[in-house]
Amino acid sequence: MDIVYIKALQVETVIGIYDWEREIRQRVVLDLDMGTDIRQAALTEDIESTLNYKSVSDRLVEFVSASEFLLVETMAEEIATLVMQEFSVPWLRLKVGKPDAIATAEDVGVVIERGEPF
Ligand SMILES: Nc1nc2c(c(=O)[nH]1)N=C([C@H](O)[C@@H](O)CO)CN2
Repeated sequence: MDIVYIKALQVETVIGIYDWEREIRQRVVLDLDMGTDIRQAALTEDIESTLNYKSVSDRLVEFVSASEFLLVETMAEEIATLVMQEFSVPWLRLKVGKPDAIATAEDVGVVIERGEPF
């Protein structure tokens, strides 16, 4: 299995469980590994033969910036479902970080894996 990845995609969104968090926009940072097979694209150099990380990034920015989740867990699950369904990704690993949430921590968040590696 090969991986197409997106690292440190930053998006501003409404997220959090506290009242003050519902009134501001905060930065979330996404790391996404997507299972795929790159061999056909490597042979043909045809972008249509591979998973286009620009298309996925654009869609994630659109989705996350319009969302208003309470928990990073919910955001992670919804992103995973979107990527697997809309981009036919059979397996992924996703980190959703909220680096500005805890003043004394560099980052907090969740990492999930969904689907089957092949
Ligand atoms: N496991 C989680 N813990 C916490 C979350 C979360 O989404 N998942 N969220 C918060 C608050 O919104 C926090 O980010 C603000 O300080 C606390 N714990």
